[in-house]
Amino acid sequence: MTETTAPSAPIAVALDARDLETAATWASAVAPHVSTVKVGLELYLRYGPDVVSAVRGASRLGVFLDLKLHDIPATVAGAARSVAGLRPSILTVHAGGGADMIRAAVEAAPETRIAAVTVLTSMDEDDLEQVGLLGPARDAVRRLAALAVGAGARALVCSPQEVALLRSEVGPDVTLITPGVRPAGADRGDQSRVATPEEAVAAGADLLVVGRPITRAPDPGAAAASLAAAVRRAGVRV
Ligand SMILES: O=C(O)c1cc(=O)[nH]c(=O)n1[C@@H]1O[C@H](COP(=O)(O)O)[C@@H](O)[C@H]1O
Repeated sequence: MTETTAPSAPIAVALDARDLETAATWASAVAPHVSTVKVGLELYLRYGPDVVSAVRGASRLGVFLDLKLHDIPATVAGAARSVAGLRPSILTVHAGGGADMIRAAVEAAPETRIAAVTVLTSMDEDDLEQVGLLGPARDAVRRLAALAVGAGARALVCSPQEVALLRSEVGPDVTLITPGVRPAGADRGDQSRVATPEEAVAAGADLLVVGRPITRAPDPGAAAASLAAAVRRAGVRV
């Protein structure tokens, strides 16, 4: 079986593009190889809900809507309700908004998988200390994960370095999503808590979020194919 005909791998490609045309080109190039495309704040704030149908049309894939909602419960409930009709496969909220806020999102969009972002993968221990969180990142991740699952979240976002720990704590039914994925030797950029795709898979991640290693590659389609093959070789169920 060649890479181009192999089944898609559980990778969400972060379409962090300046314009819709670029995002649609990337979406269509990666579509044969991955399961999901991710729309984040850059595209959504520029184009609004139309961007979701545009990248869905270009890729025919599920759209992960990464808006990282973080506000009082009533406001987050309203925001989740506002985007539920776009039928995203996943919608992110910040776990740090607290249990009532997470529950409000879950209840407002019952058909949407709400993913709670624990501690951003760009943050290291010094960053955490600056915002008043003392100790290793994994302690904060663990605490926020327990809070989010208790509030009804069925998915969590964490770094690959915390996946194994969370899996042992939340069991097999919660979807564990990991950004901070960097193939060996790739530029980390602004990411701190990183691991390779193979390590993320071995740790038990369900969905790997990968942006620049694919989208900034000379050939995003070929980069997605190669990453998908690495993920499959590492043993993920496809
Ligand atoms: O929620 C996310 O997707 C997310 C959470 C997190 O802790 N870290 C993180 O990098 N992300 C997103 O994952 C993507 C990572 O992109 P790259 O660093 O280019 O691979 C970006 O779109 C981020 O917004």
